[in-house]
Amino acid sequence: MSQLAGDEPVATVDTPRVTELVRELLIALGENPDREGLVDTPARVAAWWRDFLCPAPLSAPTCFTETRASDQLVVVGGMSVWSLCEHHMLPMNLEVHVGYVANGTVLGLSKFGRIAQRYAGRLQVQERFTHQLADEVSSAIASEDVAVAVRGVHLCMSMRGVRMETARTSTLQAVGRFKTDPVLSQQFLTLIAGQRGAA
Ligand SMILES: Nc1nc2c(ncn2[C@@H]2O[C@H](COP(=O)(O)OP(=O)(O)OP(=O)(O)O)[C@@H](O)[C@H]2O)c(=O)[nH]1
Ligand SMILES: [Zn+2]
Repeated sequence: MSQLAGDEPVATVDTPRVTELVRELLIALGENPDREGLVDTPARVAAWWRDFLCPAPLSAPTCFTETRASDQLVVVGGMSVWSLCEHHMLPMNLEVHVGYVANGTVLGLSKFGRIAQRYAGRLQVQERFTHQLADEVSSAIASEDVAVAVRGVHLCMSMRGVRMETARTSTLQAVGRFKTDPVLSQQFLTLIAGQRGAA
């Protein structure tokens, strides 16, 4: 088990057992797991679960001293990660935007994506993902001034159930100055809107 700052451990996967269970699942679904096209399916599915739930460990987030980045709003947006809804075990695609106020220290840009991938690689709900990402970024930059906005497409809501294909769920976790300073909060939302427009 590996451990993230302030978070529960990431699961380990019993791949041989998952392979067996997927084979059982195929039988329960009325399929023949020994037919040509399905012979390797249980092992493939188990390998996918292992890769999805056990992402590479997160190295210490690289920060740089940048004294001229003082009181500067930095927004890394348009990041897309796949997660799995914990109620139906169906995919959700999360478009992620992270903002923070740099004050002499900046975080390596790719690290926002790596942190997002880490928290997406588990059974999730969008609200918890949004909160966890804000917490982790805040701890990486040692500052409370963080905002995370997420727009999710949930297959459990579009391909099944209520079947609303165009529904999108937006969540926003604003902490520190993003919560108390309406100008900063508005700047964040404006920059995000611009990034969405560019995509
Ligand atoms: N708040 C929240 N709800 C989610 C998320 N992902 C899925 N859900 C919801 O989880 C709920 C589960 O509801 P249930 O009534 O137990 O399950 P269900 O009968 O399959 O519900 P329907 O989806 O309405 O068919 C559904 O309303 C889903 O839309 C998420 O990330 N956040
Ligand atoms: Zn769901």
